[in-house]
Amino acid sequence: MKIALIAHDHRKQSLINFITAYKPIFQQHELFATGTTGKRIMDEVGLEVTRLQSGPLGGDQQIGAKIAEDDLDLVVFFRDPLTAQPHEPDVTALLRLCDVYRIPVATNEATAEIIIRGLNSGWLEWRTIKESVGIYNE
Ligand SMILES: O=C(CO)COP(=O)(O)O
Repeated sequence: MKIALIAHDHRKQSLINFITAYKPIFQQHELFATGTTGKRIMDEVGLEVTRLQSGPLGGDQQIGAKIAEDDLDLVVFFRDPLTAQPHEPDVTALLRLCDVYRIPVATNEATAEIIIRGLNSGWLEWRTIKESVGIYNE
């Protein structure tokens, strides 16, 4: 599976801790991340990550583009709900595209834990059945 990993500054250490805890699972998958998050994952967890731009410089939009191209299966985005972001519209757009394309998205540890354990148990295999993954069009 292709997994995007993103965290705002005040949530980065929590994401690093989370990925470290589940490293044996994450290392079985193809990882993508926004710039600063990706550097920390590589340096501090030792996982290989394809780094995109930093969030404020367009990284969230690049992740969104991958979703629109059906090139991403899961998003773990530890958002900071207490700090205004200069690129808030990009954050909103990314989360919106997750809903448009029915991409599982975790914005905190509680949800991420369930999704990553589910991923490891094969609960996301439906994503590989392309016919079931259509866009939101009701
Ligand atoms: O701002 C971000 C997500 O909106 C994350 O970007 P960085 O990983 O470059 O800090």
